[in-house]
Parts: sequence; structure tokens; C-alpha cells
Amino acid sequence: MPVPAIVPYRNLFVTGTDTSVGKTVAATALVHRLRLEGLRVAGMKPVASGCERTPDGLRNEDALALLAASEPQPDYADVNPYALEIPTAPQLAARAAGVRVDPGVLHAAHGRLAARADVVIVEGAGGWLAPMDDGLDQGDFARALDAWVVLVVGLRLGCLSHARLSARAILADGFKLAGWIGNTVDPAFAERDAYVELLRDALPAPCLGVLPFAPGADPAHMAESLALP
Ligand SMILES: Nc1ncnc2c1ncn2[C@@H]1O[C@H](COP(=O)(O)OP(=O)(O)OP(=O)(O)O)[C@@H](O)[C@H]1O
Ligand SMILES: C[C@H](N)[C@H](N)CCCCCC(=O)O
Ligand SMILES: [Mg+2]
Repeated sequence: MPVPAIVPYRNLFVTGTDTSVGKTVAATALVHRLRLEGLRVAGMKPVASGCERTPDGLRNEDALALLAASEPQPDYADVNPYALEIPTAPQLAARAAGVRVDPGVLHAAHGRLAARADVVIVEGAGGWLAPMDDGLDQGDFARALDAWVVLVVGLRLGCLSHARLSARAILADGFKLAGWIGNTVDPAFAERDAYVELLRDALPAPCLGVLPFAPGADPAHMAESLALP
């Protein structure tokens, strides 16, 4: 399927300065932001470590949030082909489950999503250099999709270095960094606005928005804080 006229990419890969910085919050908001343009958008969490046992099988809350945001609604198995129970590094979770992450399985699931969507938004696991499994980097999957990368920066003390390191690695790996999203993970961080200005100068990509601290916020509402990558 060709690239939709309104955006120059078919896949965005959402990574972050760390785990728990708001990748899922930002990725679901991005799904809604693109849907505001009339695009069909699917979310994907290819490898999720940290799942609940349910009558339908293992379910991950990031994948469920991305699925809920998607339009049209994909199958869970395509959004999250690897649902690993233990909430740890995917490599360790895969070992504990006795599975290896097969890139062919990821690509097949992605292909089914892409067949019914204009854009697929893929959320990574942890930060950019956290492997998806032994010998499989997140960049390996993102490269196969020709994805543009969006970096979520958890706005807190220490994020300047984490953001610059992440951006440097993403560019060194040959990707286009489409932009970065600041996420207010700590409402007590007094230098938040000053940090956003420092990051605007320091990062080699545009700021797509700064998400407010808003526990339990509706991702459709969060989308209003974002510019289109
Ligand atoms: N802007 C925000 N306001 C309030 N709470 C937030 C915000 N962003 C994230 N959180 C909360 O912080 C926690 C971590 O966010 P999130 O799950 O999006 O991080 P993540 O980077 O996707 O983590 P993971 O690496 O596990 O995928 C969640 O409980 C989430 O609800
Ligand atoms: C379990 C957690 N919430 C994430 N889904 C996975 C985080 C992986 C971090 C890997 C690392 O240590 O860099
Ligand atoms: Mg997440």
C-alpha cells in the first residue's frame, strides 16, 4: 500500500529514554493524533514483557491500550505477537517462557496490521538499545519496516543525557528521528519548562509536544497536545 498523502511514513517506531517514561501514553496519543487526520491507524507492541493471565491468554496492558486506540480494530495476536508473562527484560522473559522471538512472526503480524491501516505505530520495549531478544535489536525490526523513530523523553533529572544518548544512537543506527515528545512524569520537577528548552536546543529533531502530568488521561485528549510527526 502506498504512503498516505498526508504523511511521508507508513510506520512510526516509538522509543523512549527508558522504561516507564510514557511510551505507551505517547504512542496511544499519536494513534489518536493521526486518526484526527482521517487516517486508519494501528498500534503494535511486538514484544511485551509483563502480561496477565486471562481466559483469552496472556494480555499486556500496553498492547491493550494500543488496540483500544486503533481504528479499525485489529486482532490482539497481531498487535502483540509475543506476550511474555514476566515483567523484565524481554530476553529474560522470553527465556523464562521457553520461546525465541522470531522476526518472521513479527513481520507477518505487522503485515496484517499494515494491510488494514495507513500508519502503524510500533511501541518498543524499554529504551532504544534494550534488545527484543538475544541477538535481536529493536532497530532490526524498525529498519525492516523503514520506520521513522519518535523519542519519548521522561522529563526528570537525568533526562538530558538519556535523551542525547538515545538520539545519538538512533541517528547512528541510520534512522530518521521524526521528533521527540516530552512527558511530564514528575509533577514536582520544578525545572520542567527549562529542561524542555534545553532539549529543544540539544536534540536534532523537532519537539512534537509536551504531555501534561495527567494520571489516567484519555489518550484522545492527550493527542491535542501533539503536532503531527
Ligand atoms: N503524563 C503522564 N501523567 C501521569 N501519569 C503518566 C504520564 N505518563 C505516564 N504516566 C504513568 O507512568 C507509568 C509509565 O508510563 P508508560 O506505561 O506509558 O511508560 P512506558 O515507557 O510505556 O513503559 P514500558 O517500558 O513498560 O513500556 C504508567 O503508570 C502511566 O500511566
Ligand atoms: C517490564 C517493563 N515494564 C518493560 N516492559 C520492559 C523493560 C525492559 C528494560 C530492559 C533494560 O533493562 O534496558
Ligand atoms: Mg509501554
